[in-house]
Amino acid sequence: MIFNVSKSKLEKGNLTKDEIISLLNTNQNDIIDLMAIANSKRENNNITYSKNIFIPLTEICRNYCGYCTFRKDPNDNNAIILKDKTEITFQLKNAEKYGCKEALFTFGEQADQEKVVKIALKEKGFENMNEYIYDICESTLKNTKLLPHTNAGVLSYEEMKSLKEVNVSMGMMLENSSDRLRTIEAHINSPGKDPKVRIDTIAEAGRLKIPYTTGILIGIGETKEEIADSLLTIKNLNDKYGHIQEIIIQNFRSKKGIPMEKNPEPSLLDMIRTVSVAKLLFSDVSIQVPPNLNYETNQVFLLCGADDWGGISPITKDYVNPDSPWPEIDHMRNLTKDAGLNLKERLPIYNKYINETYLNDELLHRTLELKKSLN
Ligand SMILES: O=c1nc2n(C[C@H](O)[C@H](O)[C@H](O)CO)c3cc(O)ccc3cc-2c(=O)[nH]1
Ligand SMILES: C[C@H]1O[C@@H](n2cnc3c(N)ncnc32)[C@H](O)[C@@H]1O
Ligand code: MET
Ligand code: SF4
Repeated sequence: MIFNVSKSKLEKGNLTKDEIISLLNTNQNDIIDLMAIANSKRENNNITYSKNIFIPLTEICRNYCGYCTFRKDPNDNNAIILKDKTEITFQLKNAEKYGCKEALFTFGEQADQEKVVKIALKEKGFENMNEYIYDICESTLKNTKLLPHTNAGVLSYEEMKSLKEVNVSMGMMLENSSDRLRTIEAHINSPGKDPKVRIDTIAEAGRLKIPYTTGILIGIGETKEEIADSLLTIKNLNDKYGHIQEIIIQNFRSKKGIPMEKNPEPSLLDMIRTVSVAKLLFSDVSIQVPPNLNYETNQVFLLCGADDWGGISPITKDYVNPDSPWPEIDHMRNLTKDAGLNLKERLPIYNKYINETYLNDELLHRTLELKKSLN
């Protein structure tokens, strides 16, 4: 027995909510054991990353998350209302020269509810944001070898159905499954962060057989119980649909001027506990910890079962966390090697989804071709 949970149960990973909560509360006596068991769950010695370019299509958003600096006001003269296709194509071609394989489109949610965006879309001949996203992804495929991954927040079944044709995978952070966070700073002004709405989006992506990236944001006022619920929510979705390719355990980073400026960032031990528990629950799904948000400490997560560094961009910043530059890929290679593991580049779609069930003929062909160029 470790932390009141039998060792064989820990190894099997079918943990109850109470057991998860107790693991999320482990202290000095047990935390090293927890890490060791989680670490033993890794399927192999490869730690993956995706070489990407991050392109924010719009900074306008219908939500006001208490932790966000990405979102801009529609009256802000510096806001990106709608990034122009010519500029995007130029950036994508440059990304190709740098060896990027993933075009990551991450941006504000349902921006076309705002008049300025509607007008900008109309000027370019589009009825709504989804048509524009589709056009940009299609043009990415036409003009480059890069593979699109769209993270647009909440989308409808019909919207995802059309985007599936031009994306090899999609994603959206669940953030947390607690309704209570809609009553506090984190999500009080964010209808799109209603957990029901997010869970529906992830489920619809499952029905559509879209390889999917999701995750939780730690340190936004949630309790241990709410973290346990969130991980189990993702587990239920994956048990039902099998489309979750990776789970991001992202730590809140405080920034000047946000409503949550004074909120404490999660401690290193809290991150260690959460990453370890996530790996125990999901032995066959990658656990990603973004290395730029833990610049000094990211190596520790390799010791508790993390197996992916996520997107690392050699050319663009992390627009969501602009003060946290990406580490150099060589630096991550050295840190990974130092832990006895190998850094390996991957595509934005994980290997087990590269087949006819998840990709149309064109995307499958493109993915297999690009895969040949990975070392
Ligand atoms: O650079 C970032 N990439 C983010 N990514 C991309 C991620 O790091 C990887 O590039 C992809 O997961 C590759 O498959 C996300 C992808 C999602 O589907 C959902 C959420 C995120 C969040 C971030 C993020 O905050 N910063
Ligand atoms: C793209 C993802 O970035 C995360 N995100 C948004 N703001 C912050 C922050 N201050 N710190 C860390 N992560 C953040 C959210 O989880 C969002 O879904
Ligand atoms: N706005 C989306 C969301 O929060 C995309 C990431 S944040 C720029 O889900
Ligand atoms: S985190 Fe995403 S949904 Fe929330 S305000 Fe920022 S851009 Fe909008």
